[in-house]
Amino acid sequence: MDALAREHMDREWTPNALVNVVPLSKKYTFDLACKLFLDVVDVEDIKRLSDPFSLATQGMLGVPINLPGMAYNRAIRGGKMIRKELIRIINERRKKLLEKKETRHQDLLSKMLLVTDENGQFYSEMEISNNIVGFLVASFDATSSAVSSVINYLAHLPHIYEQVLKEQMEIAKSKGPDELLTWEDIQKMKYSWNVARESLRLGPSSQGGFRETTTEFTYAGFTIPKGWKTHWTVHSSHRNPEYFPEPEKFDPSRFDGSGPPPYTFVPFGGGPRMCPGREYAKLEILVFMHNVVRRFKLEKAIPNEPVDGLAVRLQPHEN
Ligand code: HEM
Repeated sequence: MDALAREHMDREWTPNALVNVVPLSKKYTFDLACKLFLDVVDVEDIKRLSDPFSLATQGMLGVPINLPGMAYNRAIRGGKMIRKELIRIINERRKKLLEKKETRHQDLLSKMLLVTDENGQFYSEMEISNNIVGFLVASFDATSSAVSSVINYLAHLPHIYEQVLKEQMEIAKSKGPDELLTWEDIQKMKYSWNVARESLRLGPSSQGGFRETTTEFTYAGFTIPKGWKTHWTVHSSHRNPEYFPEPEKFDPSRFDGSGPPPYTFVPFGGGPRMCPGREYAKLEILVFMHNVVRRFKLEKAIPNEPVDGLAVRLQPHEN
């Protein structure tokens, strides 16, 4: 992950430039997913997936009218193009694995091609591609939005940025310039992770979700019958002063020690359907923070700009 983040920074984050963080975060997130899910790294190969993927995601929640010119129609076309490209990659990889020409792969696709179900059968290319698309959809927007939200707060709050910089420089100085981050280094990023969590508290990627009640219960004087669909929202607990005093204040120390009580900080949901990608997301966010702050001081071009585009000037450190 660190190697890819470094490459991405070298390519896309030009010193002294004014960059739009949101599209860059999306690119970082998508490139990383292509590498780790599929071991696809070639720029043209990634583009063959990212172009139709953005068509699909833009129209996924559009008005479901399948007529030319409508976002929904483009999303369906995008979905078919991704599927075609994924099946091509899957077949090619399967052939190489069978011929034992490729043994080095550590990506999700190669693992899925080698495992069998409870009947000893390998998964079909359709099952594998469905899973990969599912992971791409579930991870892409949520992670890129989290990364952008963190950068937004770092650029907006210099005293927080300085603390993160201090922690990350201590880690950087303990290593050679070409040495990549290790798991132990990630464990040392306690303050940075508190900052990321506080960013996710105030600017969560997901607004909540749905649950079906498995038993009747009473809440705030209302009886909710068994079998009803309920909607849980992230904001209602993340901004509840009972659990987060002065909820509008950006305060990473809320996460010191054992942090907020269970089920009050829920950017990744909770219970048995809690996000399975949360550790991956944590790693991705921390590696990104490390690579950004150790290279640049961040200055927002438009002080109160919402996170939509996020124009930030990248000032390289003096030494
Ligand atoms: C900061 C990044 C992310 C956030 C904020 C996030 C948030 C969430 C939330 C709120 C849910 C619903 C949980 C619930 O209903 O209790 C969810 C589900 C899910 N997420 Fe994430 N997610 C992130 C990254 C990822 C990544 C990187 C992956 C995959 C590598 C992923 C895969 C999934 C999947 C497959 C589900 C469905 C789980 C199920 O229904 O059993 N997510 N995520």
